[in-house]
Parts: sequence; structure tokens; C-alpha cells
Amino acid sequence: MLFHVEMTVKLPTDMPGEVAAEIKAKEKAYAQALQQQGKWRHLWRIAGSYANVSIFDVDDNAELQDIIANLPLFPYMEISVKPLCRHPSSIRDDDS
Ligand SMILES: O=C(O)C[C@H]1C=CC(=O)O1
Repeated sequence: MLFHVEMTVKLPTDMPGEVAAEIKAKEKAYAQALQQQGKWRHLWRIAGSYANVSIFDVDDNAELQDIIANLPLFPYMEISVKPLCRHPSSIRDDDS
């Protein structure tokens, strides 16, 4: 199942720099492991903002929830989720 997920990061302004750096390093390792597994299919920066658009390919809603809830930055992000299905005009074979 494919999901469009938009994440906007809102770190507290008073968070010490080294704490923020540690959380971001954990987030990067977690995100890259999920990309290696094929679960986090696309990860794009939204230009001009501390936000991303991502495409997740997961087994079900519960798996997506588990992945998102375990994001190290989860407590500091606004997240929106939209389910995706194949577009009838798509010419791509790997869109399902
Ligand atoms: O920077 C972000 O967009 C937030 C988050 C998503 C992946 C990652 O490494 O950090």
C-alpha cells in the first residue's frame, strides 16, 4: 500500500544544538534503513522549508503508523497522510 506523507519539522527554539543534532542523526539512520528496505520509497525536501514529501510502500495502515510513530523526530513534526492508488492514466508499471 502506498501513502503520500508530508512531514514538517518544528523543533523547539530552545532545544540545545547538540540535542537537535543527535535526534537528526538518529532520524537519518532510521530513514536510510527504511529506504534500503524499500519501505520509504521516495524522500523529497520541499524547497524553502524544513519539510519533506515522502512516499511509503507498506503492508498496511498499522505498519505505516508504527514507522511514523518511531521516527526520532516524531514529537517535533506535523504529519499528514494521504492514501494513494494507481492512476488509470499512469504508464508506470511500479505504481501499484
Ligand atoms: O529532514 C526532514 O525532512 C525530516 C526527517 C525525514 C527524514 C530525515 O532524515 O529527517
